[in-house]
Parts: sequence; C-alpha cells; structure tokens
Amino acid sequence: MAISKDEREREAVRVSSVRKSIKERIGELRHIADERRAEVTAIGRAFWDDISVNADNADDIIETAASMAQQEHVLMGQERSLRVAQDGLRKLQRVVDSPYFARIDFIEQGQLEREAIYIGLTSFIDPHSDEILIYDWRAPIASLFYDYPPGPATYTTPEMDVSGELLLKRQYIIKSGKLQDVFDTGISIGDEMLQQILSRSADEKMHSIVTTIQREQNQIIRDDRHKVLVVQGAAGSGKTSVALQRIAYLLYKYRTTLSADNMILFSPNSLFSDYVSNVLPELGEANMQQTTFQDYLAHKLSETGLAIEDPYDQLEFILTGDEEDAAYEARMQGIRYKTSAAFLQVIEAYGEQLKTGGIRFRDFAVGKKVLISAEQLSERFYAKASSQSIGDRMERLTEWILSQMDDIQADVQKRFYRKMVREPKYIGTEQEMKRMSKSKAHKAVAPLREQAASLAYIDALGMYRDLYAQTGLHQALAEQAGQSLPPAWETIRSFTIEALDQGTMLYEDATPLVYLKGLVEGQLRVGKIRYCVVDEAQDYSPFHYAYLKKLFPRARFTLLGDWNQGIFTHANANTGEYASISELMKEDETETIRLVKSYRSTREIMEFAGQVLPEGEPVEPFSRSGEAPRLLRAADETELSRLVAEAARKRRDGGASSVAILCKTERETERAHGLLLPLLPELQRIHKLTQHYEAGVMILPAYLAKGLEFDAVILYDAGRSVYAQARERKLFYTACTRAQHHLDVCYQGELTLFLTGK
Ligand SMILES: Nc1ncnc2c1ncn2[C@@H]1O[C@H](COP(=O)(O)OP(=O)(O)OP(=O)(O)O)[C@@H](O)[C@H]1O
Repeated sequence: MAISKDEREREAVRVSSVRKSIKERIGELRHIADERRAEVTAIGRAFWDDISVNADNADDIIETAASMAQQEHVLMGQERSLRVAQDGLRKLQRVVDSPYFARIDFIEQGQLEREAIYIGLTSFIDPHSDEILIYDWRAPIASLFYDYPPGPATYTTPEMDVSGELLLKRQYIIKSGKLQDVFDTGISIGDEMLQQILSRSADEKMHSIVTTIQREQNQIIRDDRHKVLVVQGAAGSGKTSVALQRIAYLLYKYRTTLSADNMILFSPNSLFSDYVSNVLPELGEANMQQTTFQDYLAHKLSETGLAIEDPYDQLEFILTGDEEDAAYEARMQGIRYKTSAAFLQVIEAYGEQLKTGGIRFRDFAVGKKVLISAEQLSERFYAKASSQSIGDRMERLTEWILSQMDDIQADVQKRFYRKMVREPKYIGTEQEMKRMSKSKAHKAVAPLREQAASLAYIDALGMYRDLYAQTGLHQALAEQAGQSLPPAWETIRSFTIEALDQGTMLYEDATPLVYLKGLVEGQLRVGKIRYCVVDEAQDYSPFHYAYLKKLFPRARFTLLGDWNQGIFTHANANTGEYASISELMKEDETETIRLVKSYRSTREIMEFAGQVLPEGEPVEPFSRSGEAPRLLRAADETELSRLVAEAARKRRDGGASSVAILCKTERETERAHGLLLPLLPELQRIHKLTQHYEAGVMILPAYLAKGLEFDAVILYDAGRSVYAQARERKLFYTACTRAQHHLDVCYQGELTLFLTGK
C-alpha cells in the first residue's frame, strides 16, 4: 500500500534524525573506548611499578598480594567497560546505514495513546532523552509485527500477555542512510518485499531473513515452552533460516545466562557450515559450535585407530549397488537394523548384562611389561556390588589404578636416585638428586596416568565385536529385548567382523559403538550444551537420536527436517517417524510444527518437483512465477555433455551467479566432470571434503547439495536408467528443489519414470 507524500517526507526526516543520533552516539562510544583503552594500557604498564615486591618479610608479602589483587580488580573493571563500549560501537556501526526496517503502531487496551514502535536489528535508546528510538526485532513487542495483521493483537512478555490493537504495519527500505522505499502492509509481511528478496540472485552465502519472517516461522523462532521442537518443513520453507534466527533470538532473550558456547548445531557437511556461516554475524551474534555427526563420531572414536567409513561413501554404496546382489541386500538389511530402535534395545540389554559380567578389559602395560592384568582389573571391577552403576564402578577402578601408579612412581624414583648416586656424571647435593629423580619419575609415569584417566584399559571395540562374534550372544539379547534379527543376519555378522578385523568400521556401526562405549565408560554426557539444533533431521536414524539424547541430557532440542528429502536408507525405510522421535527423546514436552509454504523456488519449479513425490508431504509454493523447467533430451553421452554445457553457459550469460550441475553419484560426477571440462573450462568440481565454494558454475553429486541453493540447477542425467529405483525418488526431488529460478533437466535416451509417471 502506497503512502502519502507528506507521510513519506516525515518518515524520511525521521530516518535522518535517528541516523544523526546514532552517529553522535558512535562518536561518544568511540571516545569512551579510546579512553578506556588508554587506561587499560596505562594500568597494565604501571602494574609492576606500583607493586613493591619484597619476599623477605611475611607482612610485606601480604601487603604485596593485597596490592596486586587491588590492581587486578581495577584492571578487570576497566577491561569490562572497554568491552561494553566496543560491543555497543560494533552494533551501532553495523546498523547506522539502515537503522530499522519496520514500524508498528499499537494501542494497548485501556490506554489512550498509540505508540509507534520502530523495529531494527538492534535496539537504540537516545542517551539524552531516554527515548527508545529502535526496538530489537527480538523484543517481545516486536513479535506483533510478525504475528498480526492490523486489528486486535496480543504479545507476551515474561510477566504477562499484553493485548490491544495494531493500527499500522509499515516497512522501510533504507540504504546508505537514505529512505528508499516505504509501504504499509496488510495481512502478511510484505508479499511485495518478500517477492523482491526472493527474486534476487542466490549467492554463495545464506542471509538473515529478519525483515520478512513469516508468522508460522516466527512461532518456531520464539518457542521456548517445549523441550523438543520438531519441524517438518517443505523444501525451501525456511527451516535452516528459522533455525539460525532462533539461535539469535535465544541468545538475545537469555543473554545473561546463555552464550554461543552453550549451543551446538549439527549440519550435513562442512560446505553447508560455510554456507550458513554469515547469518549469525549478520545478526550481530557470535557463531555457535557447528559440527557434522561424522566429525563427532570420528572424534569419539579417534583412539580406536579405526578408519571410519564416511556417510557419503555409505551413500555412494547404496546408490551404486545392485539390488539383485545378495551381498548388497545383506548390507542394506544391516544398515536398516543397525540404525533402528530395535538395535538400540539390544545394546541397552547388553549394557544391563555387562553389569554382572562380560566387560572386556585390556592389560595395563608399558610396552610388553604388564603392570596390571586384564583379569585383575575384571576381578576388581566385578567385586563391587552390581547395584552400583557401571560408571561409578569404573570411576573407583580408575582411582585405584591411579593409586597404583603412585606406588610405581615411588619405585621408579628410588631407582633413578640409586642410579644417580652410582653414576659419577650426576654431581649435586643429595637434596638436588632427590628432586631430580622425583621429577624424572613423575614424567616417566605421566603417560600411564593419562592411559588410566582416559579409560584406555576398557576394550569397547572388543565388546562390540563380541556382539557379532560370540555365538548366541546377539540372539539372546534380541530375544530378551523382544526384537527379531534381520533375515540375512549370518551374512551381516560375518562382514561386520571382517571389517572390524581389517581395522575399518562401517558407518552404520560407528554410532552403536560410541553408544556402547559411553555405557561402559559412564562418560556420555557433555554438560554445557543447553540447546542442540539438528538440521536435515530426516537423515538421522532413531539410533542417532537416542545417542544425542544421552549426550546432551539436559539440552533442549530443535530438530528440523523434511521427510520428502530423506536420502539415507533408514529414513527411506521409515517415512514419517516424528511420533517415534518424541518417544526416543523420552520427552512429553514435544511440539511438532509443519511449514508447508516454500520460498526458495518459483511456483513452476515446485510444481514440477511435486510430480516426483505425489504422495509426499504437502508443499505450497509462494506465489513467484518464473520460467517452466526445461527437459533436454540427448541421444548419447557426447550430445548430453554438449547440452549440459550449453545450458550452463546460457544460465551464466543470462546473469545467474550460481549454476550447479547435479549428478546422482560421485562416480557419475567424476565422469561428467572429465567430459564437461573441455567445454566449460571454468567448471568447479565440488566433493565431500570441499569446505567452501565460489559463485560460478559447479558440478557435484546431488546429495552434497543438501541444504544449499543455486540460481540455476542443471540435472546432468535424468535418464530412465539413472534414476530408476524407488529409493532414489527423494534424492531426485531434493536435486530439483535446489533451484531458485531455473531448472534444466537433461537426460539421455528416455526420461526417468519419476517424471513420466508411467
Ligand atoms: N521469511 C523469509 N523471508 C525471506 N526469505 C526467506 C524466508 N524464508 C525462507 N526464505 C528463503 O528461502 C530460501 C530457503 O530457505 P532455507 O534454506 O532456510 O529452507 P529449508 O527449509 O532449510 O530448505 P531445504 O530443506 O530445501 O534445504 C532461502 O533463500 C531463504 O533465505
């Protein structure tokens, strides 16, 4: 809705005046920061001068200590105030050219005056008048902007609900300190603004969406009632965006008690981590810890020395295998079983059984010399009442081993001392030789202490192997847990043992092993994490969730995923498992929210992709129109490369800044890259270890493009023989939905049945 010329003029004047106040404040803060910095440097320099160090007399020592403590106190105070000034400065510098993006006029029930609330990235109070010139988008009252059209409205503060009437909703585009556009919005937040933002070119980094957060997204961002929040959101519905704005919101709301260190985000790969790395800094917050589940497992299993299979290698196996092959079928059964809740129950039963026997210990040894044998450790461990938890008993055992190390150290020290006395090269007083032999003995025994403290004497890997190698053990545990084993169990058993004996670990074995390790070591928890956010949640198995819950027992979880994009086997096998997530998490306070509106792709692309999954989760495209996806047929491979290269050039020359050629597998990517490179010399190849990509034309397997988006997507070969199995539908769907503006589907021979429907 356009606004009058006078009103626009008034708004432009306000922009200038707020900007002027911010600039003044920046000047003041700069001055304060300079002063504080000078004081900190001066105090630091004078620190030692002002302190009289006299260590001869007890009174002097006390006085010196007191004077040091006082100086330190002053220094810390000045440093704190320097930090506050610098923080304030940074925040204002970031917003000075675009101080706010919205305004709402609200009249509270029972009040006579309407209040104009201006909303921006950070709040700003005029220090002279104390007037709030800008509210932070995360302030309670700002939620009115995202949640309501003009009319009756309510917002929630920590103390109460405040009701009233929303009289106006206005949006601004302010650039370089000048008001460029202003318009009033009605029902939802600026379709107009959203259209503008979404029609922009996708660059290689994701951006914040604060100016156009939609109501249903805001509900997720601000939810802090539920311990587990599950979001099923269509492709491009803003799950990742919402996850990041939510983190910023929580950091603001709980700013005195919560920091970025208390949060962890699990992302699908490092490329994705890089892709989203700008959003929180754009919002003025520090990035939280980001990791991939694979990295987490590798870190936990580092001391086993095993080479853990990469999840993408597992996927490559799944996608390139032959369904008729019995070995392939057995591995698939194995993957499904080992990622299931059934196997989790078996491991839990195993944990119970280990309370009374079966824990494998390793000899505690230096080289070949056994200091404490595995039998001794086992005897000591099981001598304690089985009512005590395994963790508690392990702790006692570690303490005992450490006390044995004290005895060993005393012995080693004596031997060092005797050697020194005997050997003429050591000259010194008796006291000096004692001190030296003590320090040498301490150093010699330190690695042993470390071994004990890191519980290296427990053989978790051996116990995991027992689950497959010990006749009847697995069957008995499964029976006890009321679970049945997969039909190809014998084959699964033998290839699992074979892999372990070769020093490798299949990806599906890694989480169960880490879980078992945690059960016997009693050290599963990572205490400081209070919020755990999992993106692409559909690719995690029930086993993964049980593990995360054990790992972060006190954390609140936000799980965001799309069952339509489940590309790993366990997800394919168990579509729609949200109900079981809450069961696994053992939390009553679980809320599931669905996001059906999709913002990334044009209506034409979403409708095209929708044919691939006729029975999938519902998706409603945001009304943005574009060119219909093109189907480009080639008779053979040479023609296919030519078509793909032509399409890439067309998109690039047409202004697309990111163009992705998506293949099905790494194997296909490698071949296609070789064929395309002479035709497209600028082509970037992206593989699983790539950490960062530049805008331009790139080629990668579709599964690595998860979570990312590109201006234009070209499917390398959507031929009938390439995308043929039912399990590949979701991958194909994921590939199509990476496109923002253009989708070209190239294929050789006949088109995949996913699109022809026959
Ligand atoms: N409220 C919004 N305002 C502006 N842009 C939005 C909004 N919501 C989502 N978008 C944009 O839509 C695109 C898709 O968002 P995002 O990647 O967060 O979706 P997703 O649900 O995680 O997608 P997928 O599951 O397909 O990876 C991004 O470009 C994002 O900036």
